[in-house]
Amino acid sequence: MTVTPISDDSTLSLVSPTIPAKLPQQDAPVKLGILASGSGSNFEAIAQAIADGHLNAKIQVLIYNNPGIKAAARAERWNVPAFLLNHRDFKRRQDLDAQIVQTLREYDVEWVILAGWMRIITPGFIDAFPNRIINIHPSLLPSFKGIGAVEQALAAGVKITGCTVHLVVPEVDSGPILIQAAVPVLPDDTPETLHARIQVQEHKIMVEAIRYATALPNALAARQHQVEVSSEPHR
Ligand SMILES: Nc1nc2c(c(=O)[nH]1)N[C@@H](CN(C=O)c1ccc(C(=O)N[C@@H](CCC(=O)O)C(=O)O)cc1)CN2
Ligand SMILES: NCC(=O)N[C@@H]1O[C@H](COP(=O)([O-])[O-])[C@@H](O)[C@H]1O
Repeated sequence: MTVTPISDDSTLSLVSPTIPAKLPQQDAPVKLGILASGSGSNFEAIAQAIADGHLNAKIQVLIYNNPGIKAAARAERWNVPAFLLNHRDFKRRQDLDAQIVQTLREYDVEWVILAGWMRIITPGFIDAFPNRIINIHPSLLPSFKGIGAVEQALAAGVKITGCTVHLVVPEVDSGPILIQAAVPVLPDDTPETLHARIQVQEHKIMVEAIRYATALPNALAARQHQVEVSSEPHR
């Protein structure tokens, strides 16, 4: 599974070499804020990876928008602070997003993970966390963007689909791709059986993507430092 690194400058561009297998280990765990609208199995995969020592991170807060969803129960089990911000209570999308950003700031979040967040977020939200918002999508983007991606794949009759983790930009499901996994479509698949097979891969690439993406700025900074040190005149 190849993870293509991204540059850390303002104009995001994918650089070709695969990220080295061994990245500089961050000292402090990276602080994650997770947004969910449903079951929360990707939230759980992240929490489990942290607990198993496979991800140097800490989930600071979970924000969810639908009352009573399973993601909230999972957060409680993992002792993660969880807040319901119901989009139906806000007149404007921007107002919901402003409340989300305020909550994320209060919990000192560094990276935002859209783990089945079923709302389009505004440019103001994205600007608050530039190149620091990650989304997981149940198709091989750019195929089958938007909601109902699994149903779209079945309707299209594709034999291979999968899942994608990407950085979030204002245009939906169009940001730089961090990692993908392919999944076969079987003749008797239903949306449920296919989605379940996709989610097995989602839980793997979600963690991989966070591990590499959050390490990249440090790795790039370390490389920059190396370049600066090596270019200093010899005394
Ligand atoms: N600005 C962006 N916002 C979001 C992105 C993104 O790439 N850019 N990714 C999505 C996640 N997503 C697919 O992966 C997605 C989620 C929801 C929708 C959508 O049309 N939502 C509707 C409401 C649908 C509903 O409530 O059932 C809406 O927001 O009006 C499209 C794509 C997360 N946000
Ligand atoms: N367009 C966004 C979208 O469809 N996202 C999908 O929602 C599910 C959330 O599952 P989870 O709540 O069990 O993590 C995941 O399959 C994710 O790819």
